[in-house]
Amino acid sequence: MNAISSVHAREIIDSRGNPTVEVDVVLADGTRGRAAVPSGASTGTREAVELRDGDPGRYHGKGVRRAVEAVNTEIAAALKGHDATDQAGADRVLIELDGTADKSRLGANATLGVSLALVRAAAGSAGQPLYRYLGGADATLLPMPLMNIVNGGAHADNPLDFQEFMIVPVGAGTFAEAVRMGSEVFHALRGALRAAGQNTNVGDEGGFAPDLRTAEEALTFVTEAIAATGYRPGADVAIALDPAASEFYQGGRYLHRDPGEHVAYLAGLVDAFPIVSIEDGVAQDDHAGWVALTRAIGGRCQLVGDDVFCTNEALLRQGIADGVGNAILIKVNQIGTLTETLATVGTARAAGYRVVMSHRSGETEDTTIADLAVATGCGQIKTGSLSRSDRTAKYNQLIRIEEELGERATLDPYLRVRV
Ligand SMILES: C=C(OP(=O)(O)O)C(=O)O
Ligand SMILES: [Mg+2]
Repeated sequence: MNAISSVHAREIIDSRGNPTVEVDVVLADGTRGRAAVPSGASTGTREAVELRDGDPGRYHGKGVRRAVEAVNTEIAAALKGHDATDQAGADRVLIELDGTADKSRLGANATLGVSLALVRAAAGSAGQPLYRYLGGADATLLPMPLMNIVNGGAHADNPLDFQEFMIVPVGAGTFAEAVRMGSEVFHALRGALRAAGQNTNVGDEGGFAPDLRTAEEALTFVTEAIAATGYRPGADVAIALDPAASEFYQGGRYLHRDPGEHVAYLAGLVDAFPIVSIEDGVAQDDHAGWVALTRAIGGRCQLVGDDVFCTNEALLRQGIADGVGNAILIKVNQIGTLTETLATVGTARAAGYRVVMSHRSGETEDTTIADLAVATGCGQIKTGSLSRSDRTAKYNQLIRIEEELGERATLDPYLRVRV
């Protein structure tokens, strides 16, 4: 047995300049696994709890020393000697040690850092890349990337209500080609914004954050950038949205629209633009809106639940039973352990729901989600724009994985065939 010999956490800094947890797990054979924890801005209300110190004298209250301390004392003591290949057992120890339903005692940032560092150590000790250690020899499907090139909402200081406007290079034959196509459109968009007198500053996920007022304006810029690059909007490069509608849903209304009007508005956007996927088109608490949206356009558009499911298997099961959406966004820190994440992915696939592996708006150089996307064969990933190293780290890792898989690698065709 290759036992865990030490677990150690530290406070590091993320892409927004906020502190986050990084964990090192060292095994008896000397192998080290390391993982850093991401952090959201537009968080779902039912996410596992990210423990912050609340001490205004450090990092404006955002320090994570308490979570670090939990790893270095209680968690380290509980896991020392545990078999490194027993990921499910180790994650159970974390869940039981925390003892709450939402990981609020030790912090999901503490448990996730340990859980992912452990699997990295175990893969390293087995002499395998993470995607193969977890996914086996059949893990050869590369995810179609959903690349966020215009930022709004909680991720940028501009007037756009919708949070993310993404491009999907559905015409690409390989992942590397998808990245090239995305990069070309990203640069064409920069040129078009500049030519229109717009600023080309970027938001939290590295997409442009121009002073546009409406989703239609942003969608027009993106569609024209696709065409200006020489691609056919829809057939070569399609569009995906994450309005993150929970952020602008108040008093039962979506700004100036009631839920019925809002659903009709989204359906109209799908008619007018080459949109193949909408995430959180309606708010997490608008159950009737979710069902109405799914009935209205679920047959012709992927509808991804983020805030409404929070990577939580129980919330997903309820949503499946109720007809909420047809796909789920997977964010490892929304639930706080690898084992629970994989269980949610399994439940989604068994129900025929599509799965999109996702970063958070606050990220680090950690690339674990790239490997998880291939390991699970989930088929899609969203990990930001074609700039900023916290985002490109994941794209670049997927390029490496594709190269390593060689002839056996394929790029998920699901969104391609929908066009
Ligand atoms: C990535 C997202 O943003 P955040 O991490 O802020 O929740 C999202 O909403 O899908
Ligand atoms: Mg979202």
